[in-house]
Amino acid sequence: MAANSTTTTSSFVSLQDVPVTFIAAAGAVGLLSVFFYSTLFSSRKGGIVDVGGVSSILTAWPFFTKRYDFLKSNFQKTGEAIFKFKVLHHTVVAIRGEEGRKAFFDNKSLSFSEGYKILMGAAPRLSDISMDHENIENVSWFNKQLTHLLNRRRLDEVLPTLLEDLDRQMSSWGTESTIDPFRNVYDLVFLMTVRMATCDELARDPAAIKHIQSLYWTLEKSATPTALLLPWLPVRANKNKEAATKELFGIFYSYIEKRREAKVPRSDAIDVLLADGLDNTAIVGFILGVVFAGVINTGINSCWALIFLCTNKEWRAKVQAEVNALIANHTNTTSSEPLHKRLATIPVSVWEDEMPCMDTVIRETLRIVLNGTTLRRTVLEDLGIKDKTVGKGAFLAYQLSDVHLNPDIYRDPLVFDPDRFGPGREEDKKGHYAFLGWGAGRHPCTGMKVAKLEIKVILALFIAGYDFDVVDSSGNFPTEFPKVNYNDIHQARPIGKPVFLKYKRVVE
Ligand code: HEM
Repeated sequence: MAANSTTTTSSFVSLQDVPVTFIAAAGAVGLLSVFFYSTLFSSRKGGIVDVGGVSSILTAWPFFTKRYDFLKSNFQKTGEAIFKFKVLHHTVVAIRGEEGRKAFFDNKSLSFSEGYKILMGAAPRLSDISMDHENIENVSWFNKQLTHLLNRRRLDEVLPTLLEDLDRQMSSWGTESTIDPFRNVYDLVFLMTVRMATCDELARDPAAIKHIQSLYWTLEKSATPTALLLPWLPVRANKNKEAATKELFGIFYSYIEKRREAKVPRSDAIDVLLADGLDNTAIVGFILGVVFAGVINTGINSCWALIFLCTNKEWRAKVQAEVNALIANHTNTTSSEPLHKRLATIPVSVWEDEMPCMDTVIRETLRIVLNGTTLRRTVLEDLGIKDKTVGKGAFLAYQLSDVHLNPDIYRDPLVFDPDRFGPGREEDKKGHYAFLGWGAGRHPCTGMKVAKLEIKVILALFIAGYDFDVVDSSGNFPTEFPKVNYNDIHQARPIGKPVFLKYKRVVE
């Protein structure tokens, strides 16, 4: 869900969002803060090093704007496995290491949804527009609907339509050109998400999808520090968030009404949810949940898997052979049907169980890319970690790079090397919860199967349908291996120069 949603774009902090008085106060306190910072840096309160400095806002600001760097540098400076800081009146405790990790993922006094609500917050809440509903913010309720809706039988049913949608969209790019994967591949994921979670009328309306996508990005980008911490302030980000939430609510509501009034029910997601007796508000809440849980991480990892495959000839050849074998063994080889129609005849069970190379590529992509911060809040009682006590009400932050980019676990962690999971190395077994690409413990990802299927379908369409390669803005293979910007919370684009995919369609 939100685990990569853990970093920040450079446009994330807009000064227009910060009230003038706040800037003035922050500026004044800033100088003092620099002066006192070194002396106060190591203060220990309650046994946990406090990096709060004089101004908690100034200290904590980079937690929102450059979260990855903020946590990493404070761990380095303190040399501790646990430190804390304040975000306004909230205490946030950052942890690293195996013991902290176990407590973070397994302890039942920690709340998942409370953790993300205040410190992440891009996902719209219907309560923000006075449309509350008893179930909507309950993750168990959401998981139940998701499991019911995205079971294997339904995925088998939806796969051909999904492939039709993708083929239509990819054909619109033309037969030979260059695309920005972080836009065009995202579009594919958005389209699939809409198809999976709503209805045919919407999935077939490109203008409506484009509009919904722009509202989605408005919401993602409105999660500025000011908007998150001071949601009642009438700043632009807060107003944008409310307006976008209202509009999204209205759009989805109208499609649900259309389906409610339809004479003949279909197997679309909305119809299934209506048949289950859900009211319109609950269905809108569910759709918003799927969109915000699914799009970012599936989009980011589809893009990077394609880019990484272009940089590793050996694994590209393995994946190519696997896709060819799948087509040869599970589709009619004498058929003159176009590629997407042939792929559509492969059962979901085969996509899930007979693609070990693709699975390994996805696993390695997640390991390199998914290094944001996961969040929890202690809601039931104080929590003991090592010899320290985290008070009830505090937030906990755990950065996935603690395992994924840890050289003691993964050799040369920034190198794309799927062989690291193979026999003889099995680096992901070198520690408790050493791989966290799909979460662990009490909150593993409930969208994993559908996310993997989506990524595999995109990769298969590229691998079997196109000659493609990664290029820089001059159209040449990049001189430097593209690296993920871990502070880019929304898109995890490459750091520095952009990269593109140059392609030529080779089959019908
Ligand atoms: C490549 C795509 C995805 C990745 C890498 C991913 C990763 C994760 C991770 C790491 C967590 C645990 C977060 C934590 O512990 O704080 C998580 C939880 C979750 N994910 Fe995903 N996710 C992906 C796609 C999806 C999709 C498509 C959906 C829904 C359609 C989804 C729904 C959820 C939900 C509901 C949870 C919370 C489960 C619970 O609390 O019981 N995810 N995901």
